[in-house]
Parts: sequence; C-alpha cells; structure tokens
Amino acid sequence: MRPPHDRLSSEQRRGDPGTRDLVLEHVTYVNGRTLLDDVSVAFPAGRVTALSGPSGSGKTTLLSIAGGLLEPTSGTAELAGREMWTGSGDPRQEVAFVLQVYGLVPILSARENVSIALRARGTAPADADEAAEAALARFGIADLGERQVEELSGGQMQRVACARGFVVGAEVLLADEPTSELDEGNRSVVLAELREEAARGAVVVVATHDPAVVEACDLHIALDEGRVVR
Ligand SMILES: Nc1ncnc2c1ncn2[C@@H]1O[C@H](COP(=O)(O)OP(=O)(O)OP(=O)(O)O)[C@@H](O)[C@H]1O
Repeated sequence: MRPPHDRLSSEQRRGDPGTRDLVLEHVTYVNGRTLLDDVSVAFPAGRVTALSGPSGSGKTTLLSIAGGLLEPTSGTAELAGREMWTGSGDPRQEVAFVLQVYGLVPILSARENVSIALRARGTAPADADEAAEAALARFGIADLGERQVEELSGGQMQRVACARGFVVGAEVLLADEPTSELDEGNRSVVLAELREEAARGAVVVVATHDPAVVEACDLHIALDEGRVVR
C-alpha cells in the first residue's frame, strides 16, 4: 500500500483536468470545535482508498466534504480542478454515496429506491428500472426487488444502499461503512464490486473500521482526531 499524500504532486496541486483524482488541500472544518484539521489527501482515480480511524475521528465529515455535501471552513476539495462544494449542499452529478444511515425511502420497494437514483439523473423510468434490477443482482438481492425497504433486514438494506450508490456509474463513489452490517460472504461481494468501480476508472473511497476491508484496498489513509496520521 502506498503512503498517504501529504505531499501532493504538482499536477494534483494544480487540479490538472487530466488527472481526474479527487484532491483535498488543507481542509479544515470547524463546527463548534475543529473536526478536521488541515487535511491534505489525494484520492486517485482507478484505486480503492480505505479511510480508517476511530469512531468520531472525522471520516464521515471528510467524505461529506469530499463529495460536496459540506463546505470546508478553509481549504479545498476538487475533482479535476472543479470545486466539489457548489454552494447548495447538493452533490455534483459525478458523485455517488453509500451512506452509513442508508438514506433509503422506507415505503418504496428496493428496486424503486435504486431506480430513483438514475431517474434523478434523467434516465427514462423503464431503463432505470432495468438497471436497478441488474444493480440489485450485483449484490445478490435480485429476489428482493419488489419488497418494501422497511421490511428488510439491516444487512439487506445496506446492500440496497450499495446498489443505489453503484448503479449510477459515478466518477466518484464515496462509501461510508458499506459493509458494517454484512456477513463475510456479502462483505467480499461488496469489496469485489468496489474494485470493479475502480477498474472502470472511478475514484473509490471507503470509510471503514474493518481491518479486512482496509487490507483489501489499494491505499490507506488513517484519521485520528481530525488529522491524517498515515
Ligand atoms: N453536524 C455536526 N456538528 C457538530 N459536531 C459534529 C457534527 N457531525 C459530527 N460531529 C462530530 O464530529 C466528530 C467527527 O464525526 P464523524 O461522523 O466525521 O466521525 P467518524 O470518524 O465518521 O465516526 P464513526 O466511525 O463513528 O462514524 C465527532 O466527534 C462528531 O460528534
């Protein structure tokens, strides 16, 4: 595994449009207290980067800034030279999330929850539904497509959330503890799918507590108390 990028290449510093890496420079985030403190990291396209650290170390906050949900107090998060923060808190179209709290609509079916991610990006409903079914199949839950999400187990919901994040083929995929509810077999499936996303050229970042997930990633960045420690 390569070391963290506390010294960025000159291309990354410039946010060269050719690199398509996601680059955070000197990001500090203060909300009552300092939750991130001068974080500079590069998440390369085509690689799966693990983001580890104790509970409360700032992983979710960092992913939120990296994906444009939160505005850094100072510093920048950029993809190919374009700021991730657009001023609204809505992520760019290039970004997809798999969130820790899933963010699914409980009364909709699993298929609908996945399909709406594509419909929101302008895909025709029939095409979105078809792609949603294929995405559910990637996570071994094709048979759950018609089930309301509120009837599913925690692990099944997490796999629906993965399907929804993965289905859009985003340039940047940010996954917050995507395997926390999963057994070993399903964890392996999610890890293989994360690798597939990186193989097609996406920036893939996985916040995790799980050493087995860290081990399976190409790169590893660790946070402690809002600072990069490796
Ligand atoms: N909106 C907020 N306002 C103030 N403090 C917050 C806010 N969100 C998170 N925090 C605090 O920021 C710190 C970092 O939280 P964050 O969720 O980023 O950590 P984490 O590493 O993802 O933790 P976990 O592994 O438990 O999910 C924590 O101390 C948390 O209590």
